[in-house]
Amino acid sequence: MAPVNNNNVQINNNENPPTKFKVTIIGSGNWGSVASKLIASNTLKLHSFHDEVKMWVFEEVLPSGEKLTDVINRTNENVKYLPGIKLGCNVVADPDLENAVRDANMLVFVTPHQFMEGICKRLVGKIRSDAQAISLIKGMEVKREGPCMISTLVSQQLGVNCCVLMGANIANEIAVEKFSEATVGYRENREIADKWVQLFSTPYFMVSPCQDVEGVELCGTLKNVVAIAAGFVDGLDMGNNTKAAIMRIGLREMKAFSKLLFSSVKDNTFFESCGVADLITTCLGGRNRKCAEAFAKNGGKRSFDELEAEMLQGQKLQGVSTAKEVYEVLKHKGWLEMFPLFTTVHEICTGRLPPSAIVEYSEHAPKFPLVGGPTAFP
Ligand SMILES: NC(=O)c1ccc[n+]([C@@H]2O[C@H](COP(=O)([O-])OP(=O)(O)OC[C@H]3O[C@@H](n4cnc5c(N)ncnc54)[C@H](O)[C@@H]3O)[C@@H](O)[C@H]2O)c1
Ligand SMILES: O=P(O)(O)OC[C@H](O)CO
Repeated sequence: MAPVNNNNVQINNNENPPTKFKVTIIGSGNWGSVASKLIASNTLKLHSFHDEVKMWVFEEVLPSGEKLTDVINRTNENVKYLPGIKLGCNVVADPDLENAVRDANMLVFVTPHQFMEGICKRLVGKIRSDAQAISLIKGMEVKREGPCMISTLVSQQLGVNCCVLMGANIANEIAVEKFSEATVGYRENREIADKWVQLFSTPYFMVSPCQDVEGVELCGTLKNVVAIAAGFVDGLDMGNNTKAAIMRIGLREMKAFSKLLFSSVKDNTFFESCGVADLITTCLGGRNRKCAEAFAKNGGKRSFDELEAEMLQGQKLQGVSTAKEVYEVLKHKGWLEMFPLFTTVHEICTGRLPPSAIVEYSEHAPKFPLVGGPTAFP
């Protein structure tokens, strides 16, 4: 049996002391590929990091019959999830999860959130005891005990410290080096947060630390539910004022929900890139918005699964499952009526309400209408 570390978690015992930081990226979707590009450009420049960056790829066979990993390593491009962008010659794609993490002491998690529980299970006992982690994943798990943020899942299952990086970060825009900002959320260790900031920062990607890991992660997670609501409004041609109202109410619910779950969450976090800026970009140009627009245009007759498969070609939505997860928490805590927007989004996604309910009073939905409803929160 593998040895355990101080957190009673199994660790990889085949370790030599590292001389430099070694980075592995777990995930190779749209954002995962852009993260690889950002990181790979920096490890070549920064002497404290190994040049080579490993990227774990969930293997798939392309229509050409070739394996995605082989194509990435031959062309230096993720032809499926980020076509047309060179990742950096020092990025090495690896379909073997264990092998990809074996020597790394900096682990970057960036997969759709629904796969993380399985990935963590596979990694128990396989990572270095001195590893640090960061999650770029916008989502959460709901367990019997209550909600579990992805950074907590990583920390608990793997016994490592886990920061988060969230922000107004539509991957395709960063891929072509358009300026944007991001927030690194950390718990206590500022030195480690600074290391992550250094690893991700480029002249076109400005990263700031924020000592509020739960606040930062909840912003990134909850904005996807508001993005679905914004998409419904677009699909119904309701205009900019309605969308602005949805964003305002959504932000209010994001803040209230976060603070009810974690009293440590800070107001100022909502003014960082991970907060209001991500909410804006996602409600204007994100994939959740786009699929929700199509859902509303079709009167809710085509499912999100169908629309996702057709419109995103393998990329994954986070907002629909997050709305379900948030709903489960609200129901369990008896908070449904305090969160009319979050509640209604889930009820529309599951076909219990029509898309137009996003701005209508309903007997099935909360007791007060969404728009113009009383301010329920402090
Ligand atoms: N794309 C963006 O613009 C963006 C920006 C910021 C944050 N994010 C967040 O980053 C996270 C990852 O998003 P993304 O855009 O990189 O991914 P994506 O939406 O492109 O998802 C596809 C990825 O999931 C993988 N996958 C499919 N089935 C799998 C399985 N069973 N197990 C493991 N992996 C599987 C695919 O191989 C592919 O790599 C999400 O939480 C997302 O919200 C995305
Ligand atoms: O395309 P979305 O809706 O998954 O959003 C992407 C990013 O989270 C925006 O910051």
